[in-house]
Amino acid sequence: MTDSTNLIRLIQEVQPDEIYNLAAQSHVHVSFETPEYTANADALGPLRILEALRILGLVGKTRFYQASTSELYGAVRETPQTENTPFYPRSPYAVAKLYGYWITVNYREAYGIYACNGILFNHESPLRGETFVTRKITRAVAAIQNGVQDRLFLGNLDAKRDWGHARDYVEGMWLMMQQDKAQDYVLATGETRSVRNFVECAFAEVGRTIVWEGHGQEERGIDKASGKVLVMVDPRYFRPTEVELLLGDATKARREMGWAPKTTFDELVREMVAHDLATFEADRVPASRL
Ligand SMILES: Nc1nc2c(ncn2[C@@H]2O[C@H](COP(=O)(O)OP(=O)(O)O[C@H]3O[C@H](CO)[C@@H](O)[C@H](O)[C@@H]3O)[C@@H](O)[C@H]2O)c(=O)[nH]1
Repeated sequence: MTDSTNLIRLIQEVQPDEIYNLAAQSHVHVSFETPEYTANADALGPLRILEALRILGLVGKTRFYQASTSELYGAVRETPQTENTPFYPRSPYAVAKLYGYWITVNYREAYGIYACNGILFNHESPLRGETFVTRKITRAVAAIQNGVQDRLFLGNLDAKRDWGHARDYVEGMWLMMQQDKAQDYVLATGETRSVRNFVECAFAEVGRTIVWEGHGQEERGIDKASGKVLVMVDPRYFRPTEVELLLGDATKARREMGWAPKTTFDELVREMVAHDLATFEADRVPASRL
C-alpha cells in the first residue's frame, strides 16, 4: 500500500473487476506509536489504488471497496451511529481512515468510479489477530483453562463495542459492490457490550463465573469458584484518547440490500472460545510422549 509503482503493476496485470481495500495498519493503539506509517498506508494507500485505476483507464471497469470503520465516529456525536452521523476521529488510525473515506467519496463524485465505503463496526472471528481485545480474551480463557497462563491483563474494561461476526460482514461488503449505484453503508448488529461483559461471556463458556472487585486500575476479575484473580487492569493498554461507545444502526443496509447479521453475540463468543480451546488442546503434548 505504500508503493505506487507496484500497485500500478499489479492492477495492470490482474485487470480486476473488483478491488476490496482491506489493507491497513489496523490496530488503533499501535497507530499512536506509528502515526506516520499509519497515515501512509491507511490514508494514502486508498488514494494510490484510486489513482492507479485512473492512470490505467480502469475507472469504468474496476469497482472499489474502501474498508471504512466505526472508529470514524470516535467521540460519538449521536447514538446509534448511522451513515449521517458526523465523524470525530480519536486516533491517528481513525484520522487516516477519515482521509480514506473522503478520497473514496471524492473519486466517485469527480470521476464516476464505482467506489463505496463500508462503515463496518467491529467484526470478529477465530481469525482475529491476537492483540485485538476479543481474541486476546478468548485465547487467555483457553490458556488459563489449559494451565499455561495465570491471568489476563487488559486496559479499559468499560469500553463498549458493537461486535459482530466477520463472516456476516464480508457478505455485506460483497453486496455493496453488487448494487446499481455505489453508496456508503453502515454494517453493525445494533447491540453494544462492554469489554467487561465480553470477558464474563468468554469465561462462562468454560463454566467459570467472574466476580468483579475494586475500581479503576485496581479492578480485578475473580473466579467465583476458586477465588483466584484471573483478570487485572494494566494501564499500558489504555489509549491516549479512547473511543468509549460504539453502537451502529444498519437500517440502510437492511432496507436497500437486504443485509442483516446472522450470528448472535453469544454464538460469536462460543465459536472463538471453542476454536482457541481446540488449538491449545491440539498443542498439548500427551503425557505418554513426555
Ligand atoms: N486491543 C486491546 N484493546 C483493549 C484491551 N483492553 C481493553 N481494550 C479496549 O477494547 C476496545 C476494542 O479494542 P480492539 O479490539 O483493539 O479494537 P478497536 O480499537 O475497536 O478497533 C477495531 O475495530 C475497528 C472497527 O470499529 C477497526 O477499524 C480497527 O481496525 C480494529 O479492527 C477498545 O476500547 C480498547 O481500549 C487490550 O488489552 N487490548
